[in-house]
Amino acid sequence: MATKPVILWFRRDLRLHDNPALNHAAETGRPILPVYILDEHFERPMGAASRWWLDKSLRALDAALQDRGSRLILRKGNALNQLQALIAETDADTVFMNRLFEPEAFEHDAEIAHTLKADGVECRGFNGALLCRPGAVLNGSGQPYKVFTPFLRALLATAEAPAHTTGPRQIQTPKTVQSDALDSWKLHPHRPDWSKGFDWTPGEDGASQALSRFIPSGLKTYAKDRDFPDRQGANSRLSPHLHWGEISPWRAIDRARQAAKENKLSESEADKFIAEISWREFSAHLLHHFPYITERAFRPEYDAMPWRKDDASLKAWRQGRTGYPLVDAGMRQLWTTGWMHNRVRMVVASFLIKHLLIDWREGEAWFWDTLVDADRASNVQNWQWVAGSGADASPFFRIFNPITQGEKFDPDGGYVRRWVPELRRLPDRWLQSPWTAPAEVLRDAGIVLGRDYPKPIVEHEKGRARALAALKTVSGRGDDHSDRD
Ligand SMILES: Cc1cc2nc3c(=O)[nH]c(=O)nc-3n(C[C@H](O)[C@H](O)[C@H](O)COP(=O)(O)OP(=O)(O)OC[C@H]3O[C@@H](n4cnc5c(N)ncnc54)[C@H](O)[C@@H]3O)c2cc1C
Repeated sequence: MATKPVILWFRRDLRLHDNPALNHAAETGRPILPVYILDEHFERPMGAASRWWLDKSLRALDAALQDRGSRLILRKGNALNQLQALIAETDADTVFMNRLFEPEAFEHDAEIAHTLKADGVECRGFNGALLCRPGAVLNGSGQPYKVFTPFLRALLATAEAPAHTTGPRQIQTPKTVQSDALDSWKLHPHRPDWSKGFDWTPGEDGASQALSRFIPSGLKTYAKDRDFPDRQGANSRLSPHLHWGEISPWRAIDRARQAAKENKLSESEADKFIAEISWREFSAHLLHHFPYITERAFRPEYDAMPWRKDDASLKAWRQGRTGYPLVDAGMRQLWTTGWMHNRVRMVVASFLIKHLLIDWREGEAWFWDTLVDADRASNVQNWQWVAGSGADASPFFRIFNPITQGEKFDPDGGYVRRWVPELRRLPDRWLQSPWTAPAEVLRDAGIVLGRDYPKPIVEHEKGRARALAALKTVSGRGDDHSDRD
């Protein structure tokens, strides 16, 4: 009886450190059966960049388990069926997992736990993904927060940092259980392999290295530099690691707090970083409490926005061929590396939603497919933030000017020149608006607009006026012409 194994069901907690489900499984003293199930039937199918990441992260997790005498068992198909099959094969009577908090997954987990319990199997879920589980941070009336700042205050007052753990040194796993071959899942792209520019180290070691690189360097000037896409190391690039649970958000926060405590950086820099990690948390809590926001506007009046259907412009946006260098640089960075700088994400999203008046859901879907950090909650929350329709959103009339954004946040043009190399010889003065350059300047830079680089697909002022007119139809606010950056 005592040797019945515990199934440790990995999902988006692909790590051995700070893993509550693993720690609880180890405490039982029984053999552990680490399993990952590829079940693409109950939630939105993963995007292509996420599949790329998962492939490498599972290999890293398997290697880490092998170092501790274990291995990762892979199964594909309906998660409940696969768990039941494993239970039948191994005589396991316990399943431990770290919970997912997206509404579909959360309900699905509850159904699985309910069914297994009826079969006499104990099924326990833990929180390894968030600082605080949704439902634990509520306002005085017991309602979820809809505004970030009071949420942050309450979160920091409520959330308690767990002790750092490294997991058991040895993990005993039954030898005979069959596993799929990871290659047979074909998660890595073939013909064409578009991932050659993906410069990432998925897995727990990669996550820990990213944090260790960032804390002593980028974090020192984080608040000032994080908005400049060309400043190397100014952001942590932890987002895909956090999404896949290769590092606990607590680990990142503890390391930042520790560095501030040791006077290696100012407390305000650590606080800013913690606030950004808390936006991830805010997004997850919002989606958990308001599941409809994946499909509909948080503020219902925005669902009446007169979106345009314009496939040619949507395609130009996706391909980074809008004629606006900062927008195009961002979209090409995304395609090439599976990631885009946060400031530029805001600019490209604003351009799609406002200058092109294309439904934010089109942009969200493209990001979902192409981002290595594609995260249902953070993606939807941020798209609705830009669209003005979210809980604590930027007002719709805040229309980023892609030219002045470029001049302000890419003042030396390093970012644009890197991702839009056809413009590299254009002097800074015209780099963010090539169509304003005199003919001889374009000639000297070797550019014929419309041939080497597109003319703008929409004029800034016209796009802006159209967006404000559209806003007026839903909220009567289109007359507010502030153009804040
Ligand atoms: C339109 C749009 C879509 C986005 N989609 C996603 C997404 O699918 N997945 C995702 O993880 N982030 C998303 N973001 C948020 C943000 O752009 C990324 O988290 C950030 O760029 C990741 O880089 P980093 O790890 O270097 O961030 P850092 O600046 O180092 O921040 C540290 C961590 O804080 C969190 N964080 C920072 N900013 C935000 C934010 N605005 N919202 C939520 N969490 C944040 C991330 O987990 C990040 O890793 C989106 C932003 C926009 C404007």
